[in-house]
Amino acid sequence: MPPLLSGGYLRVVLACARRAGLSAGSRGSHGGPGCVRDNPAGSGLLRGELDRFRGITVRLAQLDSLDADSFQRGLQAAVQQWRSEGRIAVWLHIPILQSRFIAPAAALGFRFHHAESDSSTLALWLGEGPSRLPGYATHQVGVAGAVFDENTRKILVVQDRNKLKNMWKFPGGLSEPGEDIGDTAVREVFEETGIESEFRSVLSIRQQHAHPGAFGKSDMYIICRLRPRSLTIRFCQHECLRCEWMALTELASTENATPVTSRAARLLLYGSREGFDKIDLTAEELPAVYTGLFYKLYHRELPDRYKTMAGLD
Ligand SMILES: NC(=O)C1=CN([C@@H]2O[C@H](COP(=O)(O)OP(=O)(O)OC[C@H]3O[C@@H](n4cnc5c(N)ncnc54)[C@H](O)[C@@H]3O)[C@@H](O)[C@H]2O)C=CC1
Ligand SMILES: [Mg+2]
Repeated sequence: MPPLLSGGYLRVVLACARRAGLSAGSRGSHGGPGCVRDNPAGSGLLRGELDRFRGITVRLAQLDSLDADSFQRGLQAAVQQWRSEGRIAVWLHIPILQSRFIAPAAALGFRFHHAESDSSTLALWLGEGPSRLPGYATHQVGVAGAVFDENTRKILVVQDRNKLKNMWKFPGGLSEPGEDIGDTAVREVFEETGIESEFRSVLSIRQQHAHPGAFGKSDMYIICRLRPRSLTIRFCQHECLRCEWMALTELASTENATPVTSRAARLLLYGSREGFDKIDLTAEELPAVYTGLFYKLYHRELPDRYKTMAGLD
């Protein structure tokens, strides 16, 4: 029997679990000194962190000498322990180089929850009834920039090189993780057309499910109104076939534009004639209450007296 499979090892796992780490406390309380002294190789194996929903998170350490069978037996014992302690779920983070532990975990009922470039996360629901664990990413976010020059009343449009049918659309692309919508629009417009611009507002949001370009996930496509800061086009030959400044009235009436582009062009025409405040969702940064972070809130302009509620009932 491999050393880590010994009764001693299992006792260590369970003792560690009882002592703090796996059964209850915060990360700092995991595994007393006894765990490390008794079994250096296995001591970090199933260290758990309890979350506010009574789930356990385990991040597998480097386990070069541990084979898959031993791991499965250790995990089974730990799961039994967590179940008896009333834990509702186990989240198992497996570094890509430890992927040999995925199959043994799956044999115990774990399923993929998500994967990033160098790790996968498996989950096992231990609670009553069907799993209430939230899914992972459900949408991709694409952002386009409708760059409208109020002096010439022209708008910046491109035709995509990689499409079978070439229709006019706004330059744009996928948002990077952590990137604000307006910043994506400005960046993508610059990368695809060479035009510099500034964010003014969000004009429309399209939600489409089972999107082929989103690996079958849902797609949010957000069109922003931008103001140009330069006018000389130097378009990206890889992505665009054509790029030009087109009269807004022409884009609003041509049949050679995608439906969402036509609709946004008509919105812009309406806004440019009757006031952009009629169509703009503007952005404001506000503090998040619980996390101490900041977020952007997009909505129609709210008159100051309603923002402060001064003198209003
Ligand atoms: N209705 C409309 O007018 C249109 C809306 N969209 C929306 O725009 C967003 C995406 O914008 P894009 O300009 O497509 O993205 P993007 O500008 O971020 O990237 C497009 C480029 O990524 C590369 N690429 C994408 N998929 C690839 C793959 N599977 N293999 C290899 N290379 C690949 C290609 O070089 C491609 O030219 C989505 O939200 C989409 O729904 C895109 C086209 C038209
Ligand atoms: Mg693009």
